[in-house]
Parts: sequence; C-alpha cells; structure tokens
Amino acid sequence: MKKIAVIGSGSWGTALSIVLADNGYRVQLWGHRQNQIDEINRSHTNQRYLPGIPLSDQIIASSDMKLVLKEVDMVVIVVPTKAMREVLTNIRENLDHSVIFVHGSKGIEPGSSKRISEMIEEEIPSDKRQGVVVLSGPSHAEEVCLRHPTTVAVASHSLDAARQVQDAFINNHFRVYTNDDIVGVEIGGALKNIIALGAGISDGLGYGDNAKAALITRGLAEIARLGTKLGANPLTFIGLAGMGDLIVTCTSIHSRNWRCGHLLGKGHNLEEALNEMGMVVEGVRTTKAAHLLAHQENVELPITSAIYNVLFEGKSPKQAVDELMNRDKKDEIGPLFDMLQTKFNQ
Ligand SMILES: NC(=O)c1ccc[n+]([C@@H]2O[C@H](COP(=O)([O-])OP(=O)(O)OC[C@H]3O[C@@H](n4cnc5c(N)ncnc54)[C@H](O)[C@@H]3O)[C@@H](O)[C@H]2O)c1
Ligand SMILES: O=P(O)(O)OC[C@H](O)CO
Repeated sequence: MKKIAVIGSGSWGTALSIVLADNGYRVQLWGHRQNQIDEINRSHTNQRYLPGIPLSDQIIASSDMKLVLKEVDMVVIVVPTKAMREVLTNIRENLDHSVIFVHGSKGIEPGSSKRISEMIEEEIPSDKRQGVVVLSGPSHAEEVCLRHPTTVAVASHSLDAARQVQDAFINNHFRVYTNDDIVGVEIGGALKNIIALGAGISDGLGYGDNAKAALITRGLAEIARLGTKLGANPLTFIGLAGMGDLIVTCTSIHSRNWRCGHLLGKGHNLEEALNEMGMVVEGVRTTKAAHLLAHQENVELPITSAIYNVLFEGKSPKQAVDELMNRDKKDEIGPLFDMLQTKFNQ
C-alpha cells in the first residue's frame, strides 16, 4: 500500500486523510496533541474536529515526525498558517528523502506577506522537494468527510507534480482540477476568508442578501485586483479557488470565518469571538497581511481596509459599512476589464 503523510490533524487534515484512505493510501497523520493521536488510533474518530465521523484504520496517527515522514512520496501540510514555519522546520529536520509537497492551508504570513508555497520553498531545501502544490477550492471538511460532491483545484509551477496530486486525491465525490497559476490559487484561497468575515459581520448586523451579494461581488473584484498585481492570472478568480471558494465561505454555516464575523456583527469584540470559535479563523491574520500588502503594492482594497479597521482599530461594524457605502463614485467594470484585456494581449 502506498503511503502519504498528512501533517495537521484538525478538521481539514482529517478530511483529506479520509479522501486519501478512500483512494487506497495508508495515511500517516501527524498531530501535536497526544490525546487526539491516541483517540484516532484507538477509536478511529476525531471527535473534536469531525464529530461522529468514523475514520478508516488505514489512517495511522502519530506525533513523531520522523516516523510519519518515513517512506512517503507525498507530504500534505494542513496546519494553520501561524504554525507553518514551526512545522516546516520540524519537517526539514526529519525528512531524509525528496517528496512532493502539497498544502491545503489558506493564509498569508503577516510581516513577510509570503504565500505558503513561498514559505515551503524557503524552509525546505530544493533537494528534498520534487514540487510544491497548493490544493484549494470550495471544500468544507464537514461535507468532504460525508463524501458530498466537492471540487478543488491543485496548482503548481510543476504540471507533473500537480497531476500526481490530482491522481492521488481524485475520486467519485472529490473532483480535482489542475491549474498552473499557483499565485492566483493561493491568493484566492487566502483572501476569500477576509470577505467571509465581512459577510458574517453583515449578517450579524441584520443586513440581508443584497448586502452579502455586494460583498461577494465587490470582494471578488478586490481579490482579483491584488492577485493580478502579484502576478496571478485574472481568470483564476472566476474559478474554484476564487469565486467558488468565496461563495461557499460567505454563505456556509460551516465557515469559521463567517461565524467569527457574525459574532463581531452581533457586538462581540475580536477576543470574545475567537474564544467562542475555538478553531482556526485564518481571515483575521490574513486581513493584517493583505492590508500591509495593499499598501506595499499600492492597490486599493476598500472592504479589506474596512474589516481591518473593525478587527484592529476598534471601528464599529455599522460605521465601517456606512463608510464603505459612502465612498467616492466608481465605474464598475473598467478596472476589471483592463486586467482581462492585459491578460488576453499577453
Ligand atoms: N476546515 C476546513 O473545512 C478547511 C478547508 C480548506 C482549507 N482549510 C485550511 O486548512 C488549514 C487548517 O485548518 P483546519 O480547519 O484544519 O483547522 P482546525 O482548527 O480544525 O485544526 C487546526 C489543527 O492545527 C493544530 N495546530 C494548531 N497549532 C499548531 C502548531 N503550532 N503546531 C502543530 N499543529 C498545530 C491543531 O492542534 C489542530 O489539529 C487552515 O489554513 C484552513 O484555512 C480548512
Ligand atoms: O471554515 P473556513 O471559513 O475556514 O473555510 C474553510 C474552507 O476554506 C472553505 O473552502
């Protein structure tokens, strides 16, 4: 049986392990909490993150990184972005052969503004990696583990590596598309979490579907604006990792980002909202990263700025919405059209 390492035993790492086990792999799942490791091996469940879901006995958990990385061809990293450097260091110190790196995490590092594939390239020597691939798209762990139909994109500079990852994950209920735009797929996956916080805030304030549709649509315009400036293909943003993930995260009851925003809109402060969530809410740190990146790249991100002000500057959600609605008059299509035209002229 072929072996794959999955690093991170939260909701998404466990759900991706289920997909891989369904596809006949032995999954060596790494986690840092011994009680959770013991539960996965003993009861074949992960009650805290995926309650009530039975796990295959092909999924073997361990907190020993060396053991988990032994004899695998592929390493799938699914830890929160804030733990990424620490976990990559652990992998570097314990990996003794070359593998394909896949990641399913959705964030940007505040301060460095690095995407996750860039962190992997920085932390793992080139002779230990055969390619770096991002797996992203509209995919809540809670539905993937029920084998509900789900589609994702895998993107890499190496089409060969992306195809190998596609082959490892694809099955009847988990459909995987390749994409060569790693920048766009990572930026789409990270920035949609900011807009989902906004959608939650809007719902928490009691605003309706018009407001949410506006956030999704204008949010996509701003994600595409920054992404294109960073070198992404604008068309990626109307695909699974762009529009697809934005829709699911802004509208799903499963979304941690939406739920956190909803608590903020209901009047909780950030600390209270995060405590209540108890799971990773990537959009919070990514708002900080994107806000800085927008300044560095001289790109206007009005919704992200408004959310930054709510999260970190103490602005009331209602005031932030009022200010967004009273911005200078704009043309809707012009800038997007220019981006697409530039792409088609290349
Ligand atoms: N949950 C989903 O449906 C989903 C879907 C797609 C992508 N993602 C992305 O996957 C990533 C992980 O999210 P999740 O939903 O699995 O989170 P989660 O909150 O369900 O679990 C987080 C896991 O990370 C572990 N962890 C926390 N700090 C750590 C550290 N310092 N070192 C090692 N492990 C640490 C926790 O113990 C836990 O097992 C995020 O970037 C998220 O955006 C999640
Ligand atoms: O629950 P969220 O908000 O972290 O979103 C999870 C996934 O990214 C949805 O595709």
